[in-house]
Amino acid sequence: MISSQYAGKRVRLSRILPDGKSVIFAFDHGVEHGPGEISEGRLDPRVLIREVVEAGVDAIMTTPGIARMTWDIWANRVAMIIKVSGKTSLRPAEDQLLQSIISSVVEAVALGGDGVAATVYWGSQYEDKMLERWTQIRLKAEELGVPALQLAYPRGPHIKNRYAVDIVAYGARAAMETGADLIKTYYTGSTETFRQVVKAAGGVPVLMSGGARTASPQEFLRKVHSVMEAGGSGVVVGRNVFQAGDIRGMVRAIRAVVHEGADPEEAAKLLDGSGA
Ligand SMILES: O=P(O)(O)OC[C@H]1O[C@](O)(COP(=O)(O)O)[C@@H](O)[C@@H]1O
Repeated sequence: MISSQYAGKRVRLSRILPDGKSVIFAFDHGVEHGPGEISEGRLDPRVLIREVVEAGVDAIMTTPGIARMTWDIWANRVAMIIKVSGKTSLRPAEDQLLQSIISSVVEAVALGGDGVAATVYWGSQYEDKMLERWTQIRLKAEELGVPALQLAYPRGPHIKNRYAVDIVAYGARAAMETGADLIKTYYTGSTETFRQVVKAAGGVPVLMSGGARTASPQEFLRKVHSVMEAGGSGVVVGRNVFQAGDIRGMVRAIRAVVHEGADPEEAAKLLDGSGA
């Protein structure tokens, strides 16, 4: 007989990846990068969360403060993943390769959450401490039937190119072997190389981390399409949505690529043109 924890995890994963794929809105930037990255009209979390929920994201990955402030908007409409680690860019540069614990699996469940997320900077001089924190979170999540998404971000003094396929594949493999139920990592620049990352993850769903806003929405949609072609399970995207001119159109276009296999040019027709 399967355990309650196993069943619970499957229930929650089915909400995050309804068809095995997902468009997850990432919004923990206020901590990671500061409010300056968010345009004034979008600083009110209730305004932005309402927009992306109504536009049709499958899930949101955000901080406990924002999840609490917007519960009535996302409840019973999209899956909620609580980011339980974080760091600010106010720290001295060398200390920015460590993330602190800002929430817990218990709080994520109390909030009505479907998952937890935490970062591991593979290769950082703090890798050991980050792994300890990841493992505590992951084991508690296991106990409570909550999927754990690892932001597998290779980043450290010996890592020359964090986007190189061997580095990204290493981080994805390490994420799988340290018990991640979902992996979010960098795009490696091509379908062929990202396919190697997906293979390295050994069957654990791999989602692309959006990254800085691209020069055009079409460029971002091409990246998403490449990730899906490579066997990826979707995207976890922040800036390319909340910095877009047409947020709703951008979410619809990303959904078309992820869930319907639309090609980027077709999907771009869903934008209202203000995305410049
Ligand atoms: O890679 P960086 O610059 O540290 O950015 C971290 C940010 O990227 C994310 O992982 C994904 O968001 P983006 O799509 O904006 O890159 C966020 O969760 C996080 O705040």
